[in-house]
Amino acid sequence: MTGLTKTYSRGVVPVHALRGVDVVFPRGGFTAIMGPSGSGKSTLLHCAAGLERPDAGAVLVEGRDITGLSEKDLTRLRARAFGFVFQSFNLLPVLDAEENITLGQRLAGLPPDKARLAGLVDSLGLEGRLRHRPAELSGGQQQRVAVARALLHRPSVLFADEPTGNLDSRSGGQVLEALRRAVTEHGQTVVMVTHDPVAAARADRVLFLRDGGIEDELSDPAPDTVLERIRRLESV
Ligand SMILES: Nc1ncnc2c1ncn2[C@@H]1O[C@H](COP(=O)(O)OP(=O)(O)OP(=O)(O)O)[C@@H](O)[C@H]1O
Repeated sequence: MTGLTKTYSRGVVPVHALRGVDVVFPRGGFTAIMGPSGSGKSTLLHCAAGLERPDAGAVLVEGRDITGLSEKDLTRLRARAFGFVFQSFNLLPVLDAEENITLGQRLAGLPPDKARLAGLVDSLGLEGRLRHRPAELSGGQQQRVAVARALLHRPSVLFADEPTGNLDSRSGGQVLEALRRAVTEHGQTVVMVTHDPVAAARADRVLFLRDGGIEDELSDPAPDTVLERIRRLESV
């Protein structure tokens, strides 16, 4: 992404959510985005994922700038190439776990990929849970269903917005393990917004945002180093 700018007008006061951000999310890499509340993390993620349009700048996906695409083409790109995991699971309550995981595939009129489903269910530890509806699952199980749903169509990029925000540390660890495996075993690209230094430390690289700009960057992060950087950022 180059020169990414996004300004919201809230009443008469403009809010500069992104101020000319240049960033690359390497293919097959796991990048965490951290920063104080309001620093622009979600806006950056949404612009990268084609959920929001920047005011200026380019978002290149597979060599093509997606900022000029029509809504229809953007929707098609998101459905084909991207997967999404949000803090609040976003599962449909009347569908069971398997129906939630395969809904996108069925809506797209694609044949069921039973081997792929079985592999995901196995690697995410969801055996025996497929006939349960979301209300009958723990938070961690619901989020693992959401991860399976996001990965079923083998997206090249998985975007996660605070995927462990509502989970205890054990459930969060299982979700992070699934994201890590998507990168290490399947060469997928993961971009994750998080407030949690332990979660960020599972990434290859952490970007630190402040006031709509990238302030700092850390490679091969460890939880202590991430915590120290975020404290430094918040104290400035
Ligand atoms: N739709 C909107 N309309 C107006 N202002 C917005 C809108 N979306 C975001 N903003 C503002 O833009 C700035 C950046 O918001 P953003 O949600 O990207 O921050 P964030 O770092 O993800 O914050 P948090 O950690 O609290 O989720 C904030 O000041 C926010 O209030």
